Amino acid sequence: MAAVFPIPVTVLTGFLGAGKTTLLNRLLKDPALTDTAVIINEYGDVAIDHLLVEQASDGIIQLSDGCLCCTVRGELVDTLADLVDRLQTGRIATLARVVIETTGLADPAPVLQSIMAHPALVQAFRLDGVVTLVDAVNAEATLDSHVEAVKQVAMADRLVLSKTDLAAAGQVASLTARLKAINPGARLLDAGEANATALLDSGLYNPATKSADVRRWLGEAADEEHHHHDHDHDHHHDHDHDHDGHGHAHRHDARVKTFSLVHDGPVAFSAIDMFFDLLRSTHGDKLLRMKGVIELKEDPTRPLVVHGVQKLLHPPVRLPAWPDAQRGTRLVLITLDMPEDYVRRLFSALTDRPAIDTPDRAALENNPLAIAGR
Ligand SMILES: Nc1nc2c(ncn2[C@@H]2O[C@H](COP(=O)(O)OP(=O)(O)OP(=O)(O)O)[C@@H](O)[C@H]2O)c(=O)[nH]1
Repeated sequence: MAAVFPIPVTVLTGFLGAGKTTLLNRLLKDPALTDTAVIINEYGDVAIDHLLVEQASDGIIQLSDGCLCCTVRGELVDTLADLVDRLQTGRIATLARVVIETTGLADPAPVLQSIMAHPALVQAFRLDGVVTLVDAVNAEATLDSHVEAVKQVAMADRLVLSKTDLAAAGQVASLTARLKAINPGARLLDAGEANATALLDSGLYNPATKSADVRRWLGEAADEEHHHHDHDHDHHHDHDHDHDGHGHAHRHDARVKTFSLVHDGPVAFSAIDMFFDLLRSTHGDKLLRMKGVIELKEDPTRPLVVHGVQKLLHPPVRLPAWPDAQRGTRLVLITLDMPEDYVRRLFSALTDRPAIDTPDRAALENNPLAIAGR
């Protein structure tokens, strides 16, 4: 067995669309991350993330729909235990490191708790550190409204500021001050300097050196181990579980809802463009995160990848080819108070599958507000 135990585990977190996958893709090209297993926690019922992580080896493990911080926690423990088993039985030759990318809505406390407190796992793994991506454009608003984002910052060993290229200098300065107030101990880096040397081997994760809140959150997460809850594998993965009604901090906002839109077959660019335009003009403030893969009529062999983060729609990117056999258009939306029905009808109308009583695309182009629900 070539692995040296305990194997370091890096938890990569950060709010929706902060740039976790972008950073991970860059890190994975670094020789320091040879023999790394990547565990990705996907949200939504349509898997997209694993398509977007470029890795030559087959070291990517996908955890199924659900949030790592609550329902998928058991699966994380099983996955880590299975890695050890595969090493011991020679099914994998070596394992130098594990990177866990959490969903943007994940509360990192239960994830860390799973690794640090599990009696079998502590022998095999050690938490190397928590790397939290912070989106310089959206972070102030996100920190104001989402406690998970504050926890992600508070628990970090390394804070990586992304999208400083899109933010005003003043914005970066005030955000930096805020981050330092939440977590004075973390090293703050710009995404440009965030390489393997700067991010990895930050030393044993030590809750004692974190702020008092972090210790409290980890304590709460340990408490929650005792009241484990069920997950309904519903297609609408609503983040609406208030686990116990006792006012625990570990609870996703009931208004946050994840859903996906799927269209088989190619879609015209103009239709997709109009869908995004209308969605942003009618409900842009309710869109926390959108990402998707689109099969374009104009060029069906090269999928178009789109990312929206709150009001920011990043320039779409073309992949050189489809990563697997699946074609078509898949969009995952994470929303806050968004009328799902309206979005579905808009999408159907623009992809030429008008529902009964819904205007078709030609009618919408004349009167985009014709769909009820805005
Ligand atoms: N301009 C700019 N764009 C960035 C930067 N980092 C990430 N992006 C873009 O932001 C979008 C979201 O990036 P991802 O890496 O997918 O973000 P994520 O945190 O993995 O997203 P979720 O998994 O949905 O939470 C993509 O369009 C990226 O190209 C950056 O530093 N500058």
